[in-house]
Amino acid sequence: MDVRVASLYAALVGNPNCGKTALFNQLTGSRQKVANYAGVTVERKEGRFVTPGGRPVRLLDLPGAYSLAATSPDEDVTRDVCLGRHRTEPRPELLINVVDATNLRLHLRFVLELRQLGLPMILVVNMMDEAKRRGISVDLDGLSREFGMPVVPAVSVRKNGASALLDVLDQPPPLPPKPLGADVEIHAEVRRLLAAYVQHSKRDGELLADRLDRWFLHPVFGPLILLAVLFVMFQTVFSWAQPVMDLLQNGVATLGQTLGAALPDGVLRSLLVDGVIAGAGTVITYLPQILILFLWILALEESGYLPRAAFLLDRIMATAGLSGRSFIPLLSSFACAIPGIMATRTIQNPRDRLVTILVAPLMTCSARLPVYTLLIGAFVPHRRVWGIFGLQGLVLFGLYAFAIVSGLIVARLMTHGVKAAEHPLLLELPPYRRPVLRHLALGLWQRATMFLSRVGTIIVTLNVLLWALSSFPAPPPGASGAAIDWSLAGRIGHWMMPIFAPIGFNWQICVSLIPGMAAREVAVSALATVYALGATEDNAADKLAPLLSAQWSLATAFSLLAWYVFAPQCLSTLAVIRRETNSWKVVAGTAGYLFALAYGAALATYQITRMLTGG
Ligand SMILES: Nc1nc2c(ncn2[C@@H]2O[C@H](COP(=O)(O)OP(=O)(O)OP(=O)(O)O)[C@@H](O)[C@H]2O)c(=O)[nH]1
Ligand SMILES: [Mg+2]
Repeated sequence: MDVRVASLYAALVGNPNCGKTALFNQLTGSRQKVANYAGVTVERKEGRFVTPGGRPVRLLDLPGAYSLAATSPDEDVTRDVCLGRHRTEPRPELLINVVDATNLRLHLRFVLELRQLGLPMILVVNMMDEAKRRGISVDLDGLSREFGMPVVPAVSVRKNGASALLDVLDQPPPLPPKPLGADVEIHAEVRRLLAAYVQHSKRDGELLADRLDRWFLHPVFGPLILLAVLFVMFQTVFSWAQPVMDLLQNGVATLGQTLGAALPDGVLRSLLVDGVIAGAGTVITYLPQILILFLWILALEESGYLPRAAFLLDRIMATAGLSGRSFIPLLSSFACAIPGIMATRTIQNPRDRLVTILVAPLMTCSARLPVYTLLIGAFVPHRRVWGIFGLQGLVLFGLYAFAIVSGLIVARLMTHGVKAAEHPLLLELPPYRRPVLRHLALGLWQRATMFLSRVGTIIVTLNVLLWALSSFPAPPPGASGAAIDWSLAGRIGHWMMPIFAPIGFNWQICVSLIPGMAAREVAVSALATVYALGATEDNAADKLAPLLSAQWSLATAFSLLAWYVFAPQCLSTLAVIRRETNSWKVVAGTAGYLFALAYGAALATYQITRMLTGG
């Protein structure tokens, strides 16, 4: 007999970072739909699953909220859904309230608030692994009796870590919890609950965190440690990556030579060798550096150090007229401005949000890394400074620092005269955790596949296009000089020269700027293609770096670096700005000010370097 059970509509609610999404992923696996809530750019995640007992469940992953007194668009959504006031969302039949067992002092406040709603509730005490490690024990049965609702333990990141919740879902739906007496004060109630149901048996974990925080958050040592960490990070980007990069470079060169030798001279050979392999192959060699940078970022995030960095930088952000809330979006922009700009949705103050969006493209996204490292590799000697630091890593560090300082200055100018309205960041410092190797590996794997699929699609396409532009029209019979001089790209490059000559760019650079608009790293492969086609000898692309160092002046290289610190080169970023702000004016303003900054910085760099080097 086919017994159909009515499907249950449940929502996950809880403070930010308590593990809702981890639990959501654990329960629903890949059966998820991600979209935006109508009218606002808050992500809506819904998924389905069937309990072991056969009950189908529709599950909504609500944005994290500290309370029902919403202060951001995310929290608005959570409040409206919980209260049954949302325009498009029906009221859930069941609230699955997730709390972090290691942070009940904060999270219980929200539980008490939700308990007053009169909706059936299940309390999931998550992160029990962490609690156990830190000697925190929670009397779940006691809490369950106290609240009059099921209370279950969970470890959302572990396989079967939600089995207790699934068991409860298989039972008849719970009744709404007992409401709190009207005269009860929430803080006093939380203190009472903690005293009655939560025990700390050993305080080692917290002592360790306290001891670490004393150093990491110290007003003097804290920033110094942060600086040192960033410093080492950029040093390793060069030193660790080199062996693998050499291998990849040799591989690409061998592939080019083999193909070049196997194919007859002609258009096909040129397309494959000069267009695809010289272009995409050159970009691929930067994969190790990008992965090392991400390994650091992932490890720092997982370990719990990054929020401390945000805390340290809150004051610096304030000098720029922004609050600590802008830190995470700006930090994400170091990976790519697109997620960074999307992360500004958590900033409630419209002015702060706009300014954060405007300066996000100044943060050094990873697509700039290939350009930086190509030029640094070609022009900055591989030398030690003071015996321990590599000069190349130092320059890279300097470029990042330059971008950050510029971003702060720009933000300061934009917020000038406007009084800050955003209240200071209430940062919840997570415990320190040892990074899990599996998570790091997964994160790196995602980065690597993203990068490679970019290389395989957009970068190859653009390079083939550029190759075509640079190869046709072919020179007339009997013409002298390189063929590329006759081509459309060559002509466009020469045509752009009057604008870019004052900042030291040659026509090859001008040509590479065009496909670089679609994706910054294409500038590198574009240079490889342009030089490969323009070269008289074969395999010019294998040695792009030495070729550049022979042909460009130091002033030109530095000028291009300065240009890339600011240039509004990636169209996708502009598209996201348009989507998030709904305004072409903001897009035009962003592109305009970035272009002006880039040009100004490149001009100053070029002229000053020329004066100093006498070139
Ligand atoms: N050790 C441990 N870590 C967990 C557990 N559940 C989640 N985490 C980690 O906690 C962090 C936050 O988890 P998320 O699922 O993103 O939290 P969230 O509640 O969805 O956060 P917001 O969407 O920002 O509100 C992630 O790094 C998870 O891997 C758990 O049970 N144990
Ligand atoms: Mg989440």
